[in-house]
Amino acid sequence: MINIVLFGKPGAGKGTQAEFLKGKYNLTHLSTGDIFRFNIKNETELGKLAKTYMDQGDLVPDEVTIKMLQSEVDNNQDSAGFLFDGFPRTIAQADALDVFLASKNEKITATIALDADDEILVARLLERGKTSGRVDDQDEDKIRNRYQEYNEKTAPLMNYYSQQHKFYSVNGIGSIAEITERLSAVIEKL
Ligand SMILES: Nc1ncnc2c1ncn2[C@@H]1O[C@H](COP(=O)(O)OP(=O)(O)O)[C@@H](O)[C@H]1O
Repeated sequence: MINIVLFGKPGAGKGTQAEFLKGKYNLTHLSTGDIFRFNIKNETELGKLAKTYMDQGDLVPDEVTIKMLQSEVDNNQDSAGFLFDGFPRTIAQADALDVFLASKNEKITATIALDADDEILVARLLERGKTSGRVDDQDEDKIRNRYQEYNEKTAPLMNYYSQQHKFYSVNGIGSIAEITERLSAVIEKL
């Protein structure tokens, strides 16, 4: 099994690249952001709870997110591997994921970051906000808050996975196809 964490700041292109990689490597794509948005759309209890955090650009509490992710993995028992997109986003989530995968005799194979400059990404998100309907993409203060959440809570994961010798990074600026190639080059050497 191959389990990859796609890592990067909001707007770095994780979801876009995951769409290509999942077909190419036969992986199950699990995007916590997409799962939360699906629940919000369907007005589930989980969706109502997540919305209060997401609309402000805050992270949803670890407890809630970890439980949800575990049940998604369990619902895809026959998968050849997972592409985690937007998870883990905190050290507590990364620890929980390691323990959970170990309980299934599995582990994270690699974490690959899409690297890009904040100012380019903020502009991208504001552009996406015009068409995506995402509340958290439409207001620059909320976008900045997501970067602050990223810097405080998610950035430490680079060190976490580097210490496990599992951290790779590719340049996230370029055409979609170029970036898929860069990611594929890392995956094929694993
Ligand atoms: N692993 C997670 N832990 C906590 N909150 C999360 C997680 N994944 C997604 N969310 C919530 O969903 C929002 C949108 O996530 P996502 O779609 O991955 O967007 P982006 O990375 O572009 O900000 C986040 O700002 C956060 O509120």
